[in-house]
Amino acid sequence: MESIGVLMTCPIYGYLEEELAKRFRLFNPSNISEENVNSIRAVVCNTKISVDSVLIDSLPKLEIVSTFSVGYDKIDIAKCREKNIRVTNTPDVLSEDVADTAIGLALAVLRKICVSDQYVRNGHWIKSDFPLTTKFSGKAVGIVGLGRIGSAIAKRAAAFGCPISYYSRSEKTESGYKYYPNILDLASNSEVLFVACTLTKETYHIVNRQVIDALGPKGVIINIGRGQHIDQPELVSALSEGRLGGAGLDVFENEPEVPEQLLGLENVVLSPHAASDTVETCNAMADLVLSNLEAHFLNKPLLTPVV
Ligand SMILES: O=CC(=O)O
Repeated sequence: MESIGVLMTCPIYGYLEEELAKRFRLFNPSNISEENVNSIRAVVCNTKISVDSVLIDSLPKLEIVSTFSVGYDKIDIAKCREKNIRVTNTPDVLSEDVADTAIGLALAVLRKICVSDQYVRNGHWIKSDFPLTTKFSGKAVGIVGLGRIGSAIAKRAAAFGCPISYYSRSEKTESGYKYYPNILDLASNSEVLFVACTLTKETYHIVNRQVIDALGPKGVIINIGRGQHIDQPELVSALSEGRLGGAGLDVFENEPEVPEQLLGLENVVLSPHAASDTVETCNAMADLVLSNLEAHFLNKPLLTPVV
């Protein structure tokens, strides 16, 4: 396979890059030339750089796009289908870490873990006790999207004694959780709302002002999906004005930019789109990318095909 060209759209993960370089001719956007563009048969990407129609059309021999992520919203899937280009992602291996992060963010927001850490470090504890915080156990949890990650969040929240409800395109009766066919009803009946659905045209800004108002001043939003799931200016004003109780955010509309107003808010916990970034999970994701590429070039079935 050493003669097969693979383009990595940006630096992704050291181990993945080393293993790709052992197996393929590895390119990055700055070292592709007119002579070698025809050797590129695969693109490896992540959630940072789009694999759009311009990039796809510039690689005439492209056969497969393999993303180091479960989400594939940065890939022009319609274009890939049209050109018969296969697409793979990295589901399952990251669900536990993302769900752990979601619960961690909920605890951090409600129990003010980051603020209390600063309180101790800055010497305030010597002068007075830290103010009371809010309990997570037993809170009514709403989950937007009961897929692999949403289900892993539900399982964890259930262990905290939280009643679980969810909104998704279709009811999943086997889950045993309460289904709301409408996100507004879910938000009205939830105290902590976890956003865990796939980003599509239908779920863009699925959390809008009405949903935020339905959660109300004691409600908390946790987003481990995509920044574009939430109308960010509405979220920022609701948090600043006290119309929403708090938020734990791993993702933002225009990463890595984070709205200035959020930086000063104690009811917000911020994380740099890192929910699946553990060594164990990144190694498993890298192995899945490699196995999908190898399967494709050996004419074997793909392990985790999207297209
Ligand atoms: O955001 C991360 C992913 O899609 O894996």
